[in-house]
Amino acid sequence: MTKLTQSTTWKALQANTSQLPHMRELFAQNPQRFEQMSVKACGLFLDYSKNRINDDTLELLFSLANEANLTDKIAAMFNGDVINNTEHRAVLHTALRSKAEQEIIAEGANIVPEVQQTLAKMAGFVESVQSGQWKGYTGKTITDVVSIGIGGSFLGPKIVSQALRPYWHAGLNCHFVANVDATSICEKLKGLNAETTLFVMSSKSFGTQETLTNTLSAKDWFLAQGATQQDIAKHFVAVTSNVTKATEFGMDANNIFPMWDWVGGRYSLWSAIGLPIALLVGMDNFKALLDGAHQMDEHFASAPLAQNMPVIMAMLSVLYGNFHGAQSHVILTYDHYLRGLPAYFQQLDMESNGKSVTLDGTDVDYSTGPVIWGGEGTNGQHAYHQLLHQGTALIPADFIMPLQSHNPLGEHHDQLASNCFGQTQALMQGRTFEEALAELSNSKLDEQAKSLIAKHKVMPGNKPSNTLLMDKLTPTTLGALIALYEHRTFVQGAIWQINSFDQWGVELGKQLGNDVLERIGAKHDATELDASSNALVNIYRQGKL
Ligand SMILES: O=P(O)(O)OC[C@H]1O[C@H](O)[C@H](O)[C@@H](O)[C@@H]1O
Repeated sequence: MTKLTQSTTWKALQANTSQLPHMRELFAQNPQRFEQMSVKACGLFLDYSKNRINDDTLELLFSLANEANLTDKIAAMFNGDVINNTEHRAVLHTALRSKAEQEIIAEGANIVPEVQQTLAKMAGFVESVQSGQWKGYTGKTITDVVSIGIGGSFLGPKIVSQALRPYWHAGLNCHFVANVDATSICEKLKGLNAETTLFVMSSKSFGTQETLTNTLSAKDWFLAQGATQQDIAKHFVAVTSNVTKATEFGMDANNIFPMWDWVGGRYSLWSAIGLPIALLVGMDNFKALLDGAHQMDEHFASAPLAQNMPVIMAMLSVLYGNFHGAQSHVILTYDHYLRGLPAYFQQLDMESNGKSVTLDGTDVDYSTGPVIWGGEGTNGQHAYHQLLHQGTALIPADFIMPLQSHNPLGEHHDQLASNCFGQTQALMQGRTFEEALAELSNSKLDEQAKSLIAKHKVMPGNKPSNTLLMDKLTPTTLGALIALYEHRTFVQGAIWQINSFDQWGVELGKQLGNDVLERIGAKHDATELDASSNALVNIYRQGKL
């Protein structure tokens, strides 16, 4: 048993959660529930009143946070302490959105000047590409950017670019290549003109197989279109913390944008890894994104726990995972521009908190990170929401919606909003057997049939949800929103005492993949692996079944 599950607070939470009445009842008991259980910060508004909580639950959750020394842990992260204890690294993505006058020390030096220099280098580059000053090898301006990277060096830039579509610079398009499946790069290159295409290769380590392979294929394609080796500098730039490897690979030293070991891949969109975003939306908008995140950092570092948005959201997730047996959490974005956000939060949270031992190596005896999934509303309402309403699993939901649309058109947005709010209401209230029966009062069915149908129409309700609103989806509100989820992930990791910043499981996949690749390329059939893997490799080597 760990100390956490043995603690008085843990046991008190178990008792509290087993005694709470249905949320309908909680709302009826307290007319102030919405006012008391909502919070505003950094342009975001969170209504968390539709959760299985009362004042005691909240108090106990914040006690749990205090007992985990959360405030100290937050300070340690912002301070640059080496909190990633298995890779011996500080965790300072917050420094990427700090103010120029701040001083943040990592490995004995103030890192803010380097961050500012990189932003200035990005600004110069973005300006020159957007203005058309940067010319391709035949003197034409750049029209297409192909961003090559994977994991953290892909999803952040892609999802943020997609979310900020209304802010794109006219005349520039961006295509993202991640998968090593040749179809990905081949399909993207179809229709592109080498003379007007710029490749941004993003790899923190400069050692990721997919990214190196895709970049080499991009270079081959570029040269096959009639360009020469000398032309590469005008069409290939790299973002990496391994400048030496990038130069050895043939990248022009002037075209390398640095990043650092103290930025984790899945937290890196704020660094030069965000270059594709900046190219599309311009540097002012990129800085507004950083500013939104910075505002959330300040809120997270200074607001009392009970008014601290990331802390509240994290503790609610701890509540469902550890006290209600929830194994997944769904993110529902009621905004087409935010359709990719669930996948981004999935990477952020599952790569961070998919862990089973505490920082000191003890096996946990409680659930850690849940499965994060989701999609775009209202589409999901016609599919998986059925399971949210009437399935056997408890799946807490986050509904995210801007109040104003970038595309105001007729009644569309009113309908979108009414669906969003209507879903949270239905999840919370449910429908009793009596209500279902009453709805059938005018039906011609006999009593027995009515009763059967009513039974199928019962929805238990009491299903938790958060509603997150913002005035409009802007670079600033988006920055705050993403930072909110980053910190939510951090807080959960702090409660569970796990390292949210390493990813050894993913590393193993890379290593085994390389071993198998050697067997595939060997002169003889594979015999060294397990029976299944040997057989699969050998079938593959034959190229047919
Ligand atoms: O940026 P790179 O070094 O190419 O790494 C790309 C990705 O590789 C792995 O999958 C890591 O687990 C990710 O966190 C990282 O973002």
